[in-house]
Amino acid sequence: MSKQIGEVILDLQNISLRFGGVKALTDISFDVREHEIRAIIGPNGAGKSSMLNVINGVYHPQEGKVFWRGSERRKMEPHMAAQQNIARTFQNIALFKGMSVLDNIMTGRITKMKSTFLEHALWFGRARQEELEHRKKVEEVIDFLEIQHIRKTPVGRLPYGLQKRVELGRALAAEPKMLLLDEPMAGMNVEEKQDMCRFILDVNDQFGTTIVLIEHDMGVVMDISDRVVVLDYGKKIGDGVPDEVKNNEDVIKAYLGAGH
Ligand SMILES: Nc1ncnc2c1ncn2[C@@H]1O[C@H](COP(=O)(O)OP(=O)(O)OP(=O)(O)O)[C@@H](O)[C@H]1O
Repeated sequence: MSKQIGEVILDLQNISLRFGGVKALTDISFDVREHEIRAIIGPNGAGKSSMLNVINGVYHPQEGKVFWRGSERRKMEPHMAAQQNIARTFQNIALFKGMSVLDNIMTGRITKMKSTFLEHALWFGRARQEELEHRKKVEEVIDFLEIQHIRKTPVGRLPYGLQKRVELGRALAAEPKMLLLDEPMAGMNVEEKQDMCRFILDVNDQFGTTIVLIEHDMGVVMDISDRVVVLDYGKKIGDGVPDEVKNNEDVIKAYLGAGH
């Protein structure tokens, strides 16, 4: 399989993030290229989720610079991530459990809605046209993820693996250019993991979406990632293609030390 990796779209330079006395990230630099699958790995507490939250604009690092498509991001708020076409999923599923699969995925379109609340309430003119377009996009996502049979089911009634797939669907509904996945396969059985791997690869391949993912399953990470960055105690200890990272002494030590 040969795929075209593009230019650097996200460049993190010397990022340090502290919470009071806790150094979550110390002087971390790495970049993400267009169309690649970039994994962030490391033992528990290494700083992976914090890094994703910096990318997303939820956390503001005390030091360092973030460049998005060559321009420095001064101040970034989470809603700006959506405007920059960055979507994410969470470590713990954050869906509306009582709502159907369809409605949950529809919430992924919110940042794309232009009509006013009143127009929506009256289902009037522009709102009506807009809703039909959003529905079309949502149906495409549902087809893509092969979840037609559960489109009306309340999410809370679904098995865990399918809930994770719906969460991916909601992120995809926003048509992101970059997708941040926080442990997309945590708690899944082997079959569910295989399905999720296939969908991640298909999203990357068919939509050209750049993917940054945190994942603990090393087999999965090494199989699907183009490049891997390794954190340990908030510091970067490795960075490269899977084969380089696998043979990196510091990485091996960190994982042995952590009992992996
Ligand atoms: N909001 C916060 N307030 C205080 N400390 C935090 C906060 N978020 C993270 N930390 C601390 O920062 C460090 C890195 O945490 P982080 O959750 O980023 O690690 P992680 O690699 O994602 O861990 P895990 O694999 O267990 O999810 C930890 O020591 C954690 O306790």
